[in-house]
Amino acid sequence: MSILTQIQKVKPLVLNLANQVTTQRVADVISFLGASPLMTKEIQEIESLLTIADALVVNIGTISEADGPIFLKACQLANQMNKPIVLDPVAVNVPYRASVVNQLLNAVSFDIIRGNAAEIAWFADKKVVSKGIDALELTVSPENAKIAAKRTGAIIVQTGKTDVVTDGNKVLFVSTDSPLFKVNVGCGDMLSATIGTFVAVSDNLIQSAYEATKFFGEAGVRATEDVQNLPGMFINAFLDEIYQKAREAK
Ligand SMILES: Nc1ncnc2c1ncn2[C@@H]1O[C@H](COP(=O)(O)OP(=O)(O)OP(=O)(O)O)[C@@H](O)[C@H]1O
Ligand SMILES: Cc1ncsc1CCO
Ligand SMILES: [Mg+2]
Repeated sequence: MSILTQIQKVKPLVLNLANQVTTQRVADVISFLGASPLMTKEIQEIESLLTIADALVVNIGTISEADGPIFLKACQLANQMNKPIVLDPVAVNVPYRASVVNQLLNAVSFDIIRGNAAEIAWFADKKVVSKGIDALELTVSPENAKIAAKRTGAIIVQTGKTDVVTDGNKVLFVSTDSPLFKVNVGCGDMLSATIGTFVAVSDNLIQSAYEATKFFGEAGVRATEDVQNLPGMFINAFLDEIYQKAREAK
């Protein structure tokens, strides 16, 4: 049975420590895949929610001081409970974010880290040009992703025009040729949540990360054709493609 069919059957609960910009888009993509999203930022309920969750997605996009202890507690509990964690290290090159992520890396293990080329370069201790949430480098090399995977022990999904999925040894590529991904802020957040949904029903980390990334990219390319390259309608067309494609899966 494919991972997508498994998602429809199990309807996993995907718990999100989401950012405040793209929360609805992230909830939508999880729901359209056939799973169940839940968003929280309340430390008092993390344990009970993780008990019933099948995966945790941590997105540091709109981090505040109160978030550090929540992220730490959620990730420690998820590790103890054997629930997979996907980290989206939005703008981790900014010093405050870097310090919080360093604390997390010292205390917990992430199963999958999904970021753009500049964010993944940070995990490899390399500098890549970035501006806020965006990577500005166009060439895509798998080297930083491989180093980041070896250093963190996580599967790395490095996104850009070509996505790279690696465990540090094996390297898989996904080509996503649509400019509308970049215009629509939050496609990276949506991809991280999609990966969280796939890994919620599959123990094979690299396979679920790769299949999620490929599925997401293909749906985006089809949606771009549906809306004739115009960005305003893109997210709706994209979510519809995801909904339909998820249900066509065998
Ligand atoms: N230049 C590009 N051409 C085509 N697709 C791209 C390009 N850059 C990114 N993508 C696609 O957009 C999606 C999100 O990746 P991106 O690298 O933009 O994440 P991000 O920077 O974290 O985005 P955000 O922070 O807005 O959520 C991925 O599916 C990726 O393949
Ligand atoms: C624009 C923006 N700012 C913080 S998070 C976010 C959404 C993309 O990750
Ligand atoms: Mg991002």
